[in-house]
Amino acid sequence: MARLPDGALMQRAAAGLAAACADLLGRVYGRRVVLLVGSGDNGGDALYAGARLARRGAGVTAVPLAGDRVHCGGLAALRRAGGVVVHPDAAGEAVDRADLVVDGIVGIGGTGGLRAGAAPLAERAARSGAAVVAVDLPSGVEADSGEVRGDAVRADLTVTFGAHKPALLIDPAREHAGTVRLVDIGLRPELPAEPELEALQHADVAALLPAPAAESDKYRRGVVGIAAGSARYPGAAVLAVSGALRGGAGAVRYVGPAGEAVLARFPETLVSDRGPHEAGRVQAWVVGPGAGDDAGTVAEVLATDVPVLLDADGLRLAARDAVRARSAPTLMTPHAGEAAALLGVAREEVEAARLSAARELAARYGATVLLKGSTTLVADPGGGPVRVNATGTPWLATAGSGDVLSGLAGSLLAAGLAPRDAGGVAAYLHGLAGRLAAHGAPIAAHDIAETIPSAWRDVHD
Ligand SMILES: NC(=O)C1=CN([C@@H]2O[C@H](COP(=O)(O)OP(=O)(O)OC[C@H]3O[C@@H](n4cnc5c(N)ncnc54)[C@H](O)[C@@H]3O)[C@@H](O)[C@H]2O)[C@@H](O)CC1
Ligand SMILES: Nc1ncnc2c1ncn2[C@@H]1O[C@H](COP(=O)(O)OP(=O)(O)O)[C@@H](O)[C@H]1O
Ligand SMILES: [K+]
Repeated sequence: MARLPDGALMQRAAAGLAAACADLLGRVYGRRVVLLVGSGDNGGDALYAGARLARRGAGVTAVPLAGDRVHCGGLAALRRAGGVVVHPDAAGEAVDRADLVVDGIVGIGGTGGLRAGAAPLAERAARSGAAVVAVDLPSGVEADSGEVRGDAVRADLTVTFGAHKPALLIDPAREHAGTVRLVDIGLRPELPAEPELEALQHADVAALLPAPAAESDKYRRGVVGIAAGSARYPGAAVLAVSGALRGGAGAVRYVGPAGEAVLARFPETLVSDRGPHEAGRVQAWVVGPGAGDDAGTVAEVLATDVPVLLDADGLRLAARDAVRARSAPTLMTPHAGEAAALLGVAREEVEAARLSAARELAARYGATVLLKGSTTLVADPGGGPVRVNATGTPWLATAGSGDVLSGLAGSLLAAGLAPRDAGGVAAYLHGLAGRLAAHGAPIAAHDIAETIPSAWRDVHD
């Protein structure tokens, strides 16, 4: 801001915001627009955008929520364009009749939930038929963490400026943002080289996916070992193997009590009835899905010198010191409940603060942590950007889905991907496969596994 003429960035932001509102409205002339305006620059953006819409014939009403504390230049511009200003107490009807409500209450300067004066109008906007467009962020969410500590606006569209904020990518805040549209206001040269968060895109995943070369054989492609399943849960073993077979490793070894069930479904599996040490060489282990109380196998796997993926019962059975002492990397894949148990907090706490939970767990265990759920995050123990997966869908929330994911990620580890990449790519493919398989209808875990090849091809398109 210091480097540019006064207000230049705000004008760029307002122009992008007005254009997005116009797109949403289809026709601007004659439409009714209400601006909820807070005390800071977020309100300024809304007012300047409102002025642009008013000049194109919209009826624009501004509702300043912080009394006299309002962006003066923006207010003057709106008035010059024919916009009107209404006290919050008298704004209810305008909100009810609006085609569009613009949330300019707070942006990156906000803390805590909506204040008492703003919450009822935000609520009314949600109940009216109006489209709600949030400026930069839905007001009331924590910009840097995705936490929601009180009332927050629910938007249909969020027009954000310069860069995505963590709140637009991580639940529970992400749910409030609706569709997110990024407006480039020329901040890129000023942004830090290393972001807080990274979301892989198709091209990134395509570049990371292993592919066999002419001289490849099954061993050179990597062998993944699966130590999973129990007499009670043989299905977890079958599902982990189903994910592993589609993850790029050249072979899948299975050790555990579910060998018959695995072979019945997947005859290509190399089944061993001995423990991990005698099963033959692997380049990565997956241990834990449906494993019951077999702590001995978990300890044996952790003592190897290859990458290990710890999931489900394996997370509970693994000694923290054994994980910390490993010479090869470890990838842990808890859902919120498992992460909460390891951190000694309530599940709700993890769900409310996913980013800090993933980072904290990674630091405590000296392991890469893939935290599953509505937003999947992958955090490395040494810090650095956290990967956030953008392909997920709630249809993935089906029993056994996590077993498929652990097999898939283990296979990618065996193929040579670093834990962060294996986790990020696995979550990406798993989410995409879930979407392709579901197509708006319920799916079972094996549908996800069977659709991984389609997701893989889709990424290369
Ligand atoms: N920094 C930049 O480079 C740019 C910022 N712009 C806009 O400016 C915004 C940031 O502006 P500000 O720093 O003025 O901050 P905000 O407009 O987000 O909030 C400012 C004030 O709101 C009050 N406040 C805090 N929490 C509140 C709550 N929960 N309820 C009600 N009031 C609360 C406080 O008094 C605070 O000082 C961005 O989100 C974006 O919309 C854009 O104009 C483009 C350029
Ligand atoms: N609401 C949701 N939105 C998107 N993905 C979800 C949601 N809930 C669960 N998932 C995904 O579904 C999978 C469930 O795994 P998990 O909880 O281990 O179940 P299970 O133990 O039955 O296999 C994970 O990949 C998780 O990220
Ligand atoms: K806002």
